[in-house]
Amino acid sequence: MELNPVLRIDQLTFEFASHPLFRRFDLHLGAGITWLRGENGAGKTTLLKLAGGALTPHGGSIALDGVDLHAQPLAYRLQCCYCGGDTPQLPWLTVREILDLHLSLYPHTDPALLNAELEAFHLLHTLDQPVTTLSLGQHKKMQLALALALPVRLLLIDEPFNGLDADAMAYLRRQLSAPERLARQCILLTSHLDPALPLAGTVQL
Ligand SMILES: Nc1ncnc2c1ncn2[C@@H]1O[C@H](COP(=O)(O)OP(=O)(O)OP(=O)(O)O)[C@@H](O)[C@H]1O
Repeated sequence: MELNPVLRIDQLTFEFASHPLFRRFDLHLGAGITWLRGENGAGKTTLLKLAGGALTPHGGSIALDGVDLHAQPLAYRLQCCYCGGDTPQLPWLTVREILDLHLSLYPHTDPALLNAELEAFHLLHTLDQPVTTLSLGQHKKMQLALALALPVRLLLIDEPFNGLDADAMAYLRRQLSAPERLARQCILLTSHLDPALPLAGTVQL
C-alpha cells in the first residue's frame, strides 16, 4: 500500500439499481500508471467515472492529495480529468469551442501545450468543424489531446488506444511514458490488451 497515496479510495460502495458493483472497495494509488483490468462488465468504466466525479458513490470516500471529492467537489475536479470515449456532450459546439470551454474550466492550462498536442494528433484542421463531424478516432484524439495538456494530478483514461491509428498510438505511448509525466501524475487506465507502458502497478477487478 502507498504511504502517501495521490488517489485514495476508501470503503467505496456503489451499485446500479439492484446490481452491486463495489462494496467497501479500497484503492490507494501513487504517481505513475496503474493498469485497471477486468472482464467486460466488471466495473472498470464505472470506477473511472466515480474517481472522476461523474458518478456519486453510495458510500465511502474518494480523495486526491487529501482533497475530498464529496466535501470539495470543485477543488477535486480541477485536479482531475476523465477521458472516456463518450460521444460529445455539447453537440452544437465546434471543436474549438469545446476546447475553449475546457481551457476556461482548467485556468492553469497552457494553450500552447494544447496546440502542440492537437498538432501531434493532426487535429488542427478540424478546429472550426462541428464536434459531431469528427470521426470516432478523431474524437478520441481530441479528448486525449486535452487530457495530455491539462495540468491535472489525476488522469483517468478509458481504453486509451481504442480507435487510434498506428501513429497516434505510438505518440500516445511516448507521451504517457515520459518520466516527468510519470513523476507528477497519477494515471489510471483501462485496457483489455497489455497497454505496453511502464506500469507502477496493476489492479484486477
Ligand atoms: N448507467 C447504467 N445503468 C445501469 N447499469 C449500468 C450502467 N452503466 C453500467 N452499468 C452496468 O454496470 C456494470 C459495469 O459496467 P462498466 O461499464 O463499468 O464495466 P467495464 O468493466 O468497463 O466493462 P467493459 O470492459 O465491457 O467496458 C455492467 O454490468 C453494466 O451493464
